[in-house]
Amino acid sequence: MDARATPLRRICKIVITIANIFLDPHLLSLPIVFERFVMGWVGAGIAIATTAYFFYRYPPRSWAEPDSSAPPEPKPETPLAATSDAPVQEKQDSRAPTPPIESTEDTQSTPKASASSAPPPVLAVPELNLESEESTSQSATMPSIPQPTNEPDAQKLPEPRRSEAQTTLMPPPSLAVPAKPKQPSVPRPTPTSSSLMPPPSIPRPTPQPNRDPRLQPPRPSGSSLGPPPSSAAAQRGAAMSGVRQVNSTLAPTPVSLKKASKKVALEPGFSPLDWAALAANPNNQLRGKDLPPSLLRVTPSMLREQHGRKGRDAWTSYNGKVYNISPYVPYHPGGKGELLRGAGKDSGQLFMEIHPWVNWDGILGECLVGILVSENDIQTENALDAMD
Ligand code: HEM
Repeated sequence: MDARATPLRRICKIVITIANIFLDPHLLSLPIVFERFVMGWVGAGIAIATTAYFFYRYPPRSWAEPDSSAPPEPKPETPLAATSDAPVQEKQDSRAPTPPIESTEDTQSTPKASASSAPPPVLAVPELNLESEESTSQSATMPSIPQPTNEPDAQKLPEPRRSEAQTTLMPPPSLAVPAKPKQPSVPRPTPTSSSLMPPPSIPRPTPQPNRDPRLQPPRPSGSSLGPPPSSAAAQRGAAMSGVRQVNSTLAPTPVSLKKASKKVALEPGFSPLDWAALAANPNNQLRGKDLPPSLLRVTPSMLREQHGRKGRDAWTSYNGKVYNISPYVPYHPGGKGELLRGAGKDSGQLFMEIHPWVNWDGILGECLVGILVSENDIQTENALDAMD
């Protein structure tokens, strides 16, 4: 009776309180009071409902299990259903072990734990295919982490399981292999996965063999690596007019810049040796016929009359001396026409332009006619002769 009276008293008190609230003369604003009343009870109801739901989802029976001596290592073994033991299966039945798995994972690697400790609702969304690597690595490496447990069995079991996981459950080290999504998370390299699966090598630029300067083709002209031009080559190049200067040593160097030879084919018996033999005989009268044995005084006007035409010998002057070149015409290597260009006048300039190395006096010594004198010298001589 006393136990039943207590609730009735409470109900009566509540009713009286509500009545007082509504009938309170000080509370003139009834809507405000009603609103406070309703909101207060609504809040209390929500709190009660939340508490009840919490106890329903996580009954006190499950609270005592983590405190037991059962090691947390078998919890990550839940995905490995084939190799899990009996206690592991018991924990796999309950939903509570899921959070502890994440907690143990936090102790492994800080970067992976931050992302893998996603709330349970997120775990149910399979979206990505690449997290298989992470999930398998977690399941395979979780047991290898030393746990603060005193049970020796718990430390012995993870080693063979890890090997099994590596041999049987580890996918090939390829990110493109699709796997069953268990924990959708951003795939990223973890310390354990990096040790088991080497990351793909980063493509690096391979050295190009052509970049080797030793294999490069020779540089163009003017390269500093080439041998310096010799002084002789420099002098030759300076002396040669009209030659294109080439710095490359591989280019053919011009030996000489002789013009096209203008030599002519001499008739048989008119070789230089034949001329030497002819000149050696003083009886040949190479100076000309009907000339006195002494040297003549030849004036320019006299020289001009010996032009080599109309039956006259060709005379030419050189260094103040006059020579009869008519006997030498068939022996001249440059031909008749070239030699007769100097007939009747001084040939010194032409001779020096073409072949300054030729010994004029040595060839035409027997052809010497006289000396070149001016016209005044002849007049003076004639005047002196008249006085005598
Ligand atoms: C107007 C005067 C003369 C002219 C225009 C003339 C012109 C030439 C020419 C064009 C050649 C050919 C050069 C060559 O292509 O190799 C030549 C060669 C020659 N001339 Fe004359 N010449 C003249 C006077 C003389 C005289 C007076 C002598 C003799 C003292 C002489 C002796 C020679 C000799 C020996 C060669 C051959 C040179 C050699 O083998 O390289 N020339 N001459």
